[in-house]
Amino acid sequence: MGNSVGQNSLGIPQGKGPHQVGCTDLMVGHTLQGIFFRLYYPCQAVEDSDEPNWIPCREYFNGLADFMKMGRALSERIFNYLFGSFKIPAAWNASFKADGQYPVIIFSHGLGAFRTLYSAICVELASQGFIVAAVEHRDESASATFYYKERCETQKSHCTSRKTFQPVSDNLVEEWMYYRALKTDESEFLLRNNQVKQRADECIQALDLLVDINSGKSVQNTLRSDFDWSKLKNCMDLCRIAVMGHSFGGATVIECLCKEVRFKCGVALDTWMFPLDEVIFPGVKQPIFFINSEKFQWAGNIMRMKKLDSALIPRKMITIKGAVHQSFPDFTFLTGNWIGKLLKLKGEIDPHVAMDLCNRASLAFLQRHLSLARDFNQWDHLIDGKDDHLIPGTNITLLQSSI
Ligand SMILES: CCN(CC)CCN(C[C@]12C[C@](c3ccc(C(F)(F)F)cc3)(C1)C2)C(=O)Cn1c(SCc2ccc(F)cc2)nc(=O)c2c1C=CC2
Repeated sequence: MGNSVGQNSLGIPQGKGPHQVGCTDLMVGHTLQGIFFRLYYPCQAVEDSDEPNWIPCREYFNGLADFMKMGRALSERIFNYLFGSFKIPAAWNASFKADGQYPVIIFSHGLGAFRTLYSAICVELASQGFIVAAVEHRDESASATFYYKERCETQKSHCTSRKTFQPVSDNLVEEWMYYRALKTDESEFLLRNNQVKQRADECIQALDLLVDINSGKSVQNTLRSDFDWSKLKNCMDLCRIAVMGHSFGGATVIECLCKEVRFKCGVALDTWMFPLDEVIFPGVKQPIFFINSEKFQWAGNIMRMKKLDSALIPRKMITIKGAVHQSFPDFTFLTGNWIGKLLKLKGEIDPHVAMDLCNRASLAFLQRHLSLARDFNQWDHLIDGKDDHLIPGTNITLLQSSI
């Protein structure tokens, strides 16, 4: 389960909770209208577990290159060299540990990201006894995502292209959707607002699918896998469901809370508020926890978060000192300090310290608003920003800008 040669070994940190973590992929509906997520869950103890690659296949590197406006050929080699061998510290397709009912979290990735890039957060939550579904959005905001088309009769039956995952049936052909940049004459708000609405719908679809699985419905996984989904029957606590996300995924949290009352609370990491239409804010009735980095925020963004402040509904905000926008995705653990700081993948704060604060504060907030019977309340002080590395609320002074 991963090798830590010393403090400074690179790699995504293991979960710190009592449960061993498994992960598996589920795609139901093979088209773009289907749902696709990576599930992180408490699994039965396994010996030498097979850990999945952090980047599932090279098309994701191509998508990252597009997103970063770099050429594909060179950057695929650079990304592969830098990140190609990292694993997710979880047991691939390990048997689910049916041991009571677990609370559920739906996780939404940021612009240009995809379902595996927040594994440090998802693995930690699963190790602490959550079932976490990290959706892969098909709104063209992901660096890359794949789906399938039915092979029409005329197409050759032999398939030459390498396949990422074996589809469940041979008449399905793998297709890729890559990140779509804003067009010059296009309204960014219209694009991002339409995307955040689709993203919320996809999170709700994922929740509906988990509800079906919990009721024992059989699962038609488009991806060939021997994972036994029937073990999850009656193992999800459907009164304890939260939604979580980073940046664009943080905006997706707000949109989800407004649309779906089954989400009892939201944890929004370094939220990008721009895609949201403020008209929905009064419709959001659930508790929200804004966990921000010191470097990503600006007055206009914070002011929009403040519009969600409420005397009646718990709305909390903390800022992690020395953290940057990339302190939340996994990249922050995967390069040395020098490159990390150069590429703004690391801030001044140690990435492990920042991630521990974010995860512990989130767990305390989730315990409080999902009424969990765990010991996460030991970190309640973090919700109020009581730590040397935290600021209660924000470091942005809002008086500067009257606009
Ligand atoms: C010039 C490109 N321009 C695109 C609009 C801005 C690109 N950008 C800053 C980046 C992502 C960065 C990054 C990644 C990965 C390496 C690598 F080298 F490690 F691979 C390096 C450098 C480049 C830091 C962001 O978009 C920031 N951001 C993000 S970053 C989410 C993400 C994406 C890809 C990842 F691999 C990991 C995390 N999610 C959001 O929801 C929002 C924003 C901004 C507003 C809303």
